[in-house]
Amino acid sequence: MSGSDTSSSLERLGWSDFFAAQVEPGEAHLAPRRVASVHRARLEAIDANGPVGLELAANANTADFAVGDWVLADPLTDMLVRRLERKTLLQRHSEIRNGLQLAAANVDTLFIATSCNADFNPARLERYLIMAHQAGTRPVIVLTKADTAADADDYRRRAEALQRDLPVVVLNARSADAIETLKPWLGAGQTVALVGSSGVGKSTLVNTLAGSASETAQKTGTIREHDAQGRHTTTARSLHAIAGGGWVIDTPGIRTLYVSDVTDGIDTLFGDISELSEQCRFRDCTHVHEPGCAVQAAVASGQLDADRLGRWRTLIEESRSRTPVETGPRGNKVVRRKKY
Ligand SMILES: Nc1nc2c(ncn2[C@@H]2O[C@H](COP(=O)(O)OP(=O)(O)OP(=O)(O)O)[C@@H](O)[C@H]2O)c(=O)[nH]1
Ligand SMILES: [Zn+2]
Repeated sequence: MSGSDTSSSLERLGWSDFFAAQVEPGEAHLAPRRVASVHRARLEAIDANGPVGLELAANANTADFAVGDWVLADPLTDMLVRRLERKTLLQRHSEIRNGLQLAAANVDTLFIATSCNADFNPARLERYLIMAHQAGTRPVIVLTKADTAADADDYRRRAEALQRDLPVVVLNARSADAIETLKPWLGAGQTVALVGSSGVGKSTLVNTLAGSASETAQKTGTIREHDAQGRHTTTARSLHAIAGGGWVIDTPGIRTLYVSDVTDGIDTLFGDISELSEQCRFRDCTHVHEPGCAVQAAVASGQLDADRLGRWRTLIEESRSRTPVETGPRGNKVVRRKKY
């Protein structure tokens, strides 16, 4: 295969100049591969031709890798040489590894799914939006079950009010029309991931996007293996091809994610409040009781929704209190204090 053929097929996998620029001259003989699933003791990968082996060094820890990662491997031995720097990284909280677990890497767009019914919850959507900003991915609100709602446009308006210039789409996850609606984010080489509560239609949407061919692939990708305790565990490949050339990452690990220490994401989401607070008289204004508070003035004039300010405050406080927790010498929790 000629060099240019290789790179164009790699681009269909999400490879870009960002990754190519990281390959050192001495690494030209190595093969870029993308991590398709992460298991306790091994990784699965794909390259332009499909599934491909990936051998790990004895001291490697699979928890250091995320679905979507790009790695360089020796094409003769399949040995993983190194991981390339990530463009974006979604992490989730866990009890182990200092409370953070890698969920998905190099995701361009995060589809935040909720349905046009009682699942719709601005506070929860704000958390997902913060997570997207924090990870460096572009969020899109995907309102499912439009076919069952009396007034789907009302949900659309409420979602659009969450953040300036926020893309919001309304669809029926079971209809092939959803592919057309989501097309702007599903181009060749684009990677999307889905988050949202149980039952909002994430699996349905993945199946619609991936089509029946890949549904079979998902089933056949399911494998049984022994974990460290010798138990059988069932795992599935997590990176699925979408008609049109994009990729969707669907792993249980990223379906629900939590917020902590996410000040930058909060500032992006609540850009209106951040801007207003620059006009407050006091630089450290808490927008509760201070004179000359531009944020309170905006609430009083009806320019800013008081509920929105309340949700902002809850998130700021939660972000502050959930700064990384370390375990002390006797197993007691030690809280590392961080700014904000
Ligand atoms: N009418 C209608 N039904 C939908 C739509 N999206 C999903 N459903 C149905 O809602 C139910 C739940 O959908 P799932 O795709 O399993 O939801 P999920 O988000 O994957 O749920 P978890 O796997 O628990 O996270 C299924 O019966 C779907 O057929 C939609 O847009 N319209
Ligand atoms: Zn203020």
